[in-house]
Amino acid sequence: TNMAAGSRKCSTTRLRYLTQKEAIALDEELFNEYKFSVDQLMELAGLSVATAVSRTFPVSTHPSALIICGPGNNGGDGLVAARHMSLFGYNVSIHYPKRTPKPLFENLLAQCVAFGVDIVENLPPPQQLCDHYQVLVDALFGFSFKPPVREELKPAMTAMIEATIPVCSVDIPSGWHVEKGPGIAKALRPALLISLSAPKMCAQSEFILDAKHYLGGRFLPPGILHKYFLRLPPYPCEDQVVLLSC
Ligand SMILES: NC(=O)C1=CN([C@@H]2O[C@H](COP(=O)(O)OP(=O)(O)OC[C@H]3O[C@@H](n4cnc5c(N)ncnc54)[C@H](OP(=O)(O)O)[C@@H]3O)[C@@H](O)[C@H]2O)[C@H](O)CC1
Ligand SMILES: [K+]
Repeated sequence: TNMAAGSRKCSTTRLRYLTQKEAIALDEELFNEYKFSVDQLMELAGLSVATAVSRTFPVSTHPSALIICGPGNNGGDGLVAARHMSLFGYNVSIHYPKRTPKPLFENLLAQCVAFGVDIVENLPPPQQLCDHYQVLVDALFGFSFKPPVREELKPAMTAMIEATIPVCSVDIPSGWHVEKGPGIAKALRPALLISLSAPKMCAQSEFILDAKHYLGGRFLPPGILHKYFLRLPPYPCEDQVVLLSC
């Protein structure tokens, strides 16, 4: 039987972690060589995020979720996750301070609205935010982030850092250097990280040693696994996520 698949044992030591350059190159290859569309991959990425969040912070104990969405594809993953979490029964709100005027993002937002997702224009103060929600999803920045956070998105970043409810980071803990991890003393400390397609170097940081770490984005073709020497654990059965560490 496949022991690794269902096992909750930590298996991070044998993983290979991607640099920022590799993550960007791998992404481009999926679109250019393997003919995926961004919509396809984003849907699977967002579904993985919703699945990992729901396994770690179930709707029964964490009924209200706030998803912070950034301007890039990481934010798009957040919009997709919002729709799926709403289908899973969560009361979902999104904060989307810098909207991208592209059909993909406009459509994802329209779908969120149609599914009853609440749009929060102005974030409440930390105490009020933590009284109202039980879990936060960080979809502000992904693997294209270059520190430091620019002024316009600092309020969203600060709200997540100051929150006392658990934060679930999509692909990269926002504000972290993709390779070096948390550069600043008061950095985000997520309780859950969902690495998409393959973990990036910052996922080795001691800052998240006690966090749950899932791998999601089950869409890599064998050619990519081979080319990037990825030794990813097998996904159990038809699952969209696999636990890397607990
Ligand atoms: N292959 C996969 O696994 C897939 C992953 N997906 C997800 O996509 C993100 C990467 O998305 P990308 O659009 O390349 O970039 P980001 O979402 O990380 O962010 C880019 C936007 O953020 C702005 N930015 C960058 N640095 C800063 C900063 N210091 N302060 C403020 N804003 C910043 C940037 O603005 P620019 O003006 O610099 O362009 C962008 O607007 C990956 O992590 C996954 O989550 C896909 O969904 C599917 C394939
Ligand atoms: K993120």
